[in-house]
Amino acid sequence: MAGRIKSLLHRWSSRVFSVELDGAPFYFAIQERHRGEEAPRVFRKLQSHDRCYTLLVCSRDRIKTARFYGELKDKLLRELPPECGLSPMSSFLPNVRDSLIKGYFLKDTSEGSSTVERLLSDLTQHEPVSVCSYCKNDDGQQWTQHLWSHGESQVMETAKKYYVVPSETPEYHPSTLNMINSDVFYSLDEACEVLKKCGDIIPEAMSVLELLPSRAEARNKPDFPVIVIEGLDATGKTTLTESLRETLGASLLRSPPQCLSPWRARFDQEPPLIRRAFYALGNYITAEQIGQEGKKTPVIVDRFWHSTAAYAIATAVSGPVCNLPGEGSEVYCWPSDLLQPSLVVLLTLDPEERKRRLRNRGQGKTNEEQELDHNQLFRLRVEEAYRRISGPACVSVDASPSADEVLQQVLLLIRGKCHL
Ligand SMILES: Nc1ncnc2c1ncn2[C@@H]1O[C@H](COP(=O)(O)OP(=O)(O)O)[C@@H](O)[C@H]1O
Ligand SMILES: Nc1ccn([C@@H]2O[C@H](COP(=O)(O)OP(=O)(O)O)[C@@H](O)[C@H]2O)c(=O)n1
Repeated sequence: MAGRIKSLLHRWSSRVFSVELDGAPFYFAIQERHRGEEAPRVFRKLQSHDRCYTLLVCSRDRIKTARFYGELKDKLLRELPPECGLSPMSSFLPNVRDSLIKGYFLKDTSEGSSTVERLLSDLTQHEPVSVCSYCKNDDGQQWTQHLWSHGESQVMETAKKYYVVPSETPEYHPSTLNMINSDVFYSLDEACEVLKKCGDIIPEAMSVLELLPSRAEARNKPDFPVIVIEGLDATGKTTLTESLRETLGASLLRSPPQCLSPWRARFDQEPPLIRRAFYALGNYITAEQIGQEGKKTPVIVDRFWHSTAAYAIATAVSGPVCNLPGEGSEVYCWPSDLLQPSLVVLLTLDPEERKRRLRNRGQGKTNEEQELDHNQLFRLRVEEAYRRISGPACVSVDASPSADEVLQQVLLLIRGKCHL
């Protein structure tokens, strides 16, 4: 464990650290010699008696890392004195894929440091956490970083100290570096691998794997058109998909499929790596059902891979739309082993009208759906991610007219594209 952390962090001075304070990221790096640069903004805001720490979570086992990252936050919030402020942070090699390590930035303004230091030293010894402490130099301008390492029985600060300096905003938002096969999965095998590895800690994972199609079945090409309806919650997907089923005499399916319902709440509690693998597998199960139904009738699908990928991408990245991976990025490419629909329609709706429909419907929502209401940047990121996905890309339809007008509009699209 300690070896892994050391090898990942060995290039300390090439790494950039990002601390998220009040929704804005601050970047800093470290260097061995003091070259007269002033402290980065995240430190300039602090008093000289404030103590700061970075905690980076990393182990060889990525399932363990993902789960422990969430557990660590709960533990810190529970055990730290109330004067401590906790913010998400990360460390990465700029523009290097899979180099991101996530953690927390801790600001301690409490009177005595002993509680915090005891807690952190305990973490360093027993958990996959690497701790650095930061202090202000005597000149009152510079901050230095000390990496904690554990000796025989107690945690020591290593002799080497590094100076903290500002760093430029990287070209790629750090959260995009580890997105492929951690937030978004591009093959059945990659998603299966995550659930297989969870089998001993989440027994439900094995039940999900048992429902998976064999590869040959998943590749069955349907004879009839397959039309996917996408959109945020309450944009009218259920209303439209049911009308389409009646009008076209089609089969109606959804992703995640009905057979996964007993386990959905269980996987919704898990960290993104596991939760997204679960939803990814749901698409492959739905694809198999599409293959079966599509031999007999046209198939309408309520949410599919666009939803899985768009929510995953928009959650992994924070801040404005410009933090998303750029248009044309491989992140938006359809998985090569997943059935491609004939048409994907994205229902779009003015946020106020969507809220009105949500209120009228008055049902429970997933945490992510509640987030859509509270966080308008998140909503914008989901919508933009939907639009950037390609192979097939979605066709946007304004869902604000009456249900019948929306139906007619979508029927026109289907007839134009699918010769129905
Ligand atoms: N075109 C429409 N105009 C007005 N209200 C609509 C329209 N389509 C759906 N609704 C209403 O809005 C609410 C959300 O629609 P629903 O089909 O459940 O959305 P979704 O499945 O996308 O969450 C429902 O109460 C529904 O009756
Ligand atoms: N194919 C799908 C469908 C949903 N989801 C996830 O499920 C949530 C929305 O599903 P939902 O069932 O509440 O949405 P509605 O269809 O009820 O509007 C989103 O937060 C997505 O993260 C997914 O990842 N992939």
